Amino acid sequence: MDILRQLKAFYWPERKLLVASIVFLMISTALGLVYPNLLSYLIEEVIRPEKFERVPTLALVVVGVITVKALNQFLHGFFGGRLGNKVAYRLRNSAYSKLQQLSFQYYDKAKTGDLMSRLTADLEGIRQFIGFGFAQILNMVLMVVFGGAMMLYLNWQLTLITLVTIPVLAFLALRFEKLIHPAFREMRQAFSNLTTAVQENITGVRTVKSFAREDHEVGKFSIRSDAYKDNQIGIAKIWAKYFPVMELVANLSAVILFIAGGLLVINDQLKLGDFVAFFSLIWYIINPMWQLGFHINNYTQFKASGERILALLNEHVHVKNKPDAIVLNKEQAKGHVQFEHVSFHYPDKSNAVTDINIEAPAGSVIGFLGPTGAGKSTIIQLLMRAYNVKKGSIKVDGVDIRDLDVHSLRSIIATVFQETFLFSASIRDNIAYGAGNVTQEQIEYAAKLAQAHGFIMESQEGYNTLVGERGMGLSGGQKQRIAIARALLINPRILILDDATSAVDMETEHEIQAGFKELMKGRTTFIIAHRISSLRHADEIIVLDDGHIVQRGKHADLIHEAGPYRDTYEIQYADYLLKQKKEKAAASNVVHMDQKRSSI
Ligand SMILES: Nc1ncnc2c1ncn2[C@@H]1O[C@H](COP(=O)(O)OP(=O)(O)OP(=O)(O)O)[C@@H](O)[C@H]1O
Repeated sequence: MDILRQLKAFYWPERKLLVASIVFLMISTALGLVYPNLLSYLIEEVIRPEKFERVPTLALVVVGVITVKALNQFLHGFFGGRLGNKVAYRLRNSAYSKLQQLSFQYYDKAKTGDLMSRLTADLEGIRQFIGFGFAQILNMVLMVVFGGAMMLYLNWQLTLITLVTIPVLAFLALRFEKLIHPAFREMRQAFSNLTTAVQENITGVRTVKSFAREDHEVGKFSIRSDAYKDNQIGIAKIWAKYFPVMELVANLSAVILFIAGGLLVINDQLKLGDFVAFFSLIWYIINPMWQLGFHINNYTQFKASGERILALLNEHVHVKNKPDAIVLNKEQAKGHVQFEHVSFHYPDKSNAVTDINIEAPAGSVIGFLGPTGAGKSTIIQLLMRAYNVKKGSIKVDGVDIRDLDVHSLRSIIATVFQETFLFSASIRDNIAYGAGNVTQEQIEYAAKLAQAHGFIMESQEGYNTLVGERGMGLSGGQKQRIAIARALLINPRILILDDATSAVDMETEHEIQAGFKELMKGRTTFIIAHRISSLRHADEIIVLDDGHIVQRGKHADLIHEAGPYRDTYEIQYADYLLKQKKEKAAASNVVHMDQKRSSI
């Protein structure tokens, strides 16, 4: 019931449909009660007094009742169906919106397959129950109440004797529910584990094949598939154990009625017509009881699904706006960035960055260099408020980013990530993704600056070329260039390039950078790169190691300072330095010879 209460916001707006569905079901159930009475009438008023001329009228009444009952059943189905689908629609949209709000921290641990199964199988469980299951349980109660009342009216002693097995049935039904609920919860989990395995396998199919790990993957899937199968078998076992027993106990009522009612008729204490009516009415009690297991099953499935959907809907959003959050105006924002004593650690980990201080005036270029895991990406993720800073503060145009509207902050930042994600859409749509309404000229301009126009035009469909899922069909460098064009198109105040040119060759990188120079004008740019060539023009280069700033300054100064920057420079420019050394030596040789000659 708690789940129903928590889901109220989703079905309450559709209460008219809910009421209509229940009312039509009630009418249909009530009409069902006419049959036993017609039977009793047929025996007592038609057959016994041999007034057979009443048969056609009676038959017409039966046809009439059946028609009205069928109509009511149709209306119940119609409104129930609409109700279930509307509720599922609301839930699906809310769950999807929630997925958009959830922060990076949630996605660090989330499993795609699990989320998919919540949005599909679990929603289906809820749709079925809200649309039909709930009304059917209510109908079950109504059948018992209506049928029981009529039986009590006809003969209360016989009713009590007949229904003596009902407490046993109720006891069995409750035990059944106790066992089946956890089994269903496990089954849902097992199912989502299964979908996760399928999803991960399809996503990583290239890695699987290149390492020839197909058998391993099949094994991994088999374990999960086995768990799901065992779970289903477990459920079937509980079902097989309890269902026949419940059916047996339910049918015992009919046996008792047969004996007790028969004796009463023989002793003239009960009219034959009422005895026959009783036989029909008893199913008003037995049927719901014997279906109790099915309805409990339905309800427990709904409960398990509801719990999983509600868990998603109630998931904590780590990064959200303060009530009085300041909205940054994209046109007026300058892009002045300050990091003041910023320290941060991921959950259950030691510090990823410690005491970071950066002053990036609007329009400046800041470069980051450092070994893998040094904290470069963390710094820029903190700037876009992917995570909340735990210690210190980050300011944009003098305002702490925790006081800014998250959406407006991110709208002035464009990031080209290390791993490029392209949607399965046309190249044009991928480039225009962050920008909304843009012209073809603007798209082409951005693509030209990102050195993407050339290869795009080489493909048959040009900008209309469809890109496969995650950008399949394009090389790593081509994907990066599309991502760069996408970032440039939104005309950001702050541009972040996280190893954005790692997949392109040196020559293309050089050309892209020539384009960047033009574009960096007036924007604050953060460049993370492993190549000195990408950083050498930065206003300040920050060298990180293990989350700490170990060196900072301009390229020209850093190469004269002993430290990791010069070490990296010497490795990357070894050929160039060697050549320079040789040239120097040759030059000094020439000077030496000249001096010798002049002294002679
Ligand atoms: N989402 C995350 N959850 C937990 N720990 C993380 C997460 N992202 C990074 N880390 C950890 O934080 C530290 C800094 O990682 P970060 O990605 O910032 O390094 P990086 O310098 O960008 O490395 P690379 O050059 O390989 O991209 C590492 O120890 C890493 O394991």
